[in-house]
Amino acid sequence: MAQLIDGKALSAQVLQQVAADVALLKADYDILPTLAVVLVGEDPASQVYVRNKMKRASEVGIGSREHLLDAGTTQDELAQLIATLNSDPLVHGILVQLPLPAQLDEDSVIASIHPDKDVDGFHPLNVGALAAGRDTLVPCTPQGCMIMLNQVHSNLSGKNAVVVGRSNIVGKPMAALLLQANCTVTIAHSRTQNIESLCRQADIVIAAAGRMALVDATWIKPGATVIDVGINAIEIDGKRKLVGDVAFEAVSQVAGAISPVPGGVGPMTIACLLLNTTRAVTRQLACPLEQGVGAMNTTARSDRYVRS
Ligand SMILES: NC(=O)C1=CN([C@@H]2O[C@H](COP(=O)(O)OP(=O)(O)OC[C@H]3O[C@@H](n4cnc5c(N)ncnc54)[C@H](OP(=O)(O)O)[C@@H]3O)[C@@H](O)[C@H]2O)C=CC1
Ligand SMILES: Nc1nc(=O)c2c([nH]1)NC[C@@H]1CN(c3ccc(C(=O)N[C@@H](CCC(=O)O)C(=O)O)cc3)C=[N+]21
Ligand SMILES: [Mg+2]
Repeated sequence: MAQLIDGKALSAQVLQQVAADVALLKADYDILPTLAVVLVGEDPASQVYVRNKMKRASEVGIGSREHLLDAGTTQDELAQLIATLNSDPLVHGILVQLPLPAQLDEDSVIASIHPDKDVDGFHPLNVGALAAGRDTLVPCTPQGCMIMLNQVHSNLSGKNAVVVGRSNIVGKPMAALLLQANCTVTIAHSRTQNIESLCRQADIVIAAAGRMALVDATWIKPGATVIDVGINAIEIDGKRKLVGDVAFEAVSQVAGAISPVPGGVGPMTIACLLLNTTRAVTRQLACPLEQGVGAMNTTARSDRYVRS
């Protein structure tokens, strides 16, 4: 039987560290790290996630602000709110819950967030910095997966890793982090041929496709580590239930280590979001004090990313 990678327990450890950092920032700088969460529309799943994030934030002493906008919000209205949050020195992190309603252009919304407040790590400057292997704000879900992998492997160097999924928010940044850890990385997606035999060669499989039971026991090399990012809502006997992308029971018989859903990557994602919020504060403390972060536009600090 595979070792269980308990994201709930591991996230509690990360959150303890975040709470200690929050206390230090309070004691040494009189700063209350604060996260602004923007939710457009009334998607019930998104409402649950946002509520969870705020709850965890308050538990570690991070301040939070909730901006609930009407489903019909225009691009200009959202841009106005983000501009206000960018220049508010009491707001250190900004998260715009995705997906956005169809009338809104996600790329331009993401690009309008100040890169040093971009706790999702989705801004093009942060994406580029990650791709170039520089220190930056890193997307929460892949960061959480790396912490989980480090629990199992003292050294990831030389491991064969397959990432199933190539989205900008999970698959691609996941591959970048694995590469940075010296894994040999393959990214698989819906057009990949022989995906099953490809995965069977992997020491590490990250499942992030959003397809229930996609990864079966026949996909997994005995002893491999399997991280399940997928969140799929199903109904069993009229009850809502969450399952991942991995056939958990069957794969547990073959894998060396496996993360469950729920209680796996999800709680780690939230912990890393709050970790990023404290990191955002320290990035902003490095700003010229006479100006403060509020005086800067979103490209003013690109020197950090351009110079080595
Ligand atoms: N636990 C957490 O914290 C988080 C969980 N999630 C969950 O992770 C999953 C992935 O999210 P996200 O990346 O945003 O999803 P997307 O839908 O944006 O991307 C899914 C990716 O999986 C690929 N894919 C789809 N079907 C298959 C298949 N049959 N075989 C191989 N590849 C396939 C797609 O390929 P192609 O590009 O060719 O279409 C695509 O690259 C979802 O279930 C989501 O809910 C997401 C974020 C955080
Ligand atoms: N800008 C942005 N950033 C995100 O990070 C982001 C987003 N938009 N949109 C949606 C996805 C999804 N996501 C999850 C976070 C936590 C859980 C989580 O905590 N899941 C619990 C279960 C929660 C429940 O019971 O519903 C678990 O897996 O144990 C799941 C999914 C973050 N996302
Ligand atoms: Mg859209």
